[in-house]
Amino acid sequence: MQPVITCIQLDIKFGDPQFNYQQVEEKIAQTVENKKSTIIVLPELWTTGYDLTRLDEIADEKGEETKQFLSRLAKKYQINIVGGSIAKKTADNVTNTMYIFNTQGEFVHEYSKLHLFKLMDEHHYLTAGTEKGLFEIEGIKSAGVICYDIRFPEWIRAHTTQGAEVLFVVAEWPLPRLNHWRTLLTSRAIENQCYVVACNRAGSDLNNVFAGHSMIIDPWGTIIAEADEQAGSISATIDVETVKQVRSQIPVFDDRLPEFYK
Ligand SMILES: NC(=O)CCC(=O)C(=O)O
Repeated sequence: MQPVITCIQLDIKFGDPQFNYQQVEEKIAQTVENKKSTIIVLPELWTTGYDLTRLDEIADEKGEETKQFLSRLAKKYQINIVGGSIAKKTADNVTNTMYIFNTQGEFVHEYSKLHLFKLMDEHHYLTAGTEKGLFEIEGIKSAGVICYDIRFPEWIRAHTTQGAEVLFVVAEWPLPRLNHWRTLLTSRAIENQCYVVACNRAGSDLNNVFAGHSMIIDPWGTIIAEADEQAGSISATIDVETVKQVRSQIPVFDDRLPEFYK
């Protein structure tokens, strides 16, 4: 069966994890009731928003509460969850971390944002990750990255040259750069000949109005689902055979000449 992917484009309540857990639980329940989704995707920092000055108080200790929450819902509804990202606190630091759970509620992978976004002060409060976001879900080789990461094509390429056929992007991307968001996502899909599933947030906080426009783009660069700026959700069925077809029609991966790219 071909996977149906749903991006839940939330309006996140600033600095209020308990409210946000509850609203995500409700939205996931509604999504499962209304649509036959196999993979649900959430946006970036969905428990706290960008309330970075209060992370000591509101970041999730070792990500435990979020992991239990996502695992419980994944198992209850037998869905895969690409769980956006949350602020994860350890004794040493706070990271912007994505968790993925499968339909049995089992932990699949975690990825911490590599490129911290200075324009939103991340470098003052967060520590960058060090590992790739490669994982497999529904038997599909996938990668997860976080927001500003999409401005680094070499980072995305490092995942697709290792087999990723679907790129999940979770974000809190502001409205003034909506055209960058749409263009960068479409470019990443075309140049990597992969699906791009991008879940942004809606609404605003004290400093930003966010763009929404979550998108699902096929490996030819065609946008197959796109939200507007409001909170809501989008869904699309994907077929990884299309990745193989596009890659054989224009064999970009075979034609690369990495020895010249240094
Ligand atoms: N949360 C983010 O990483 C935002 C990135 C962004 O807005 C950009 O323009 O890049």
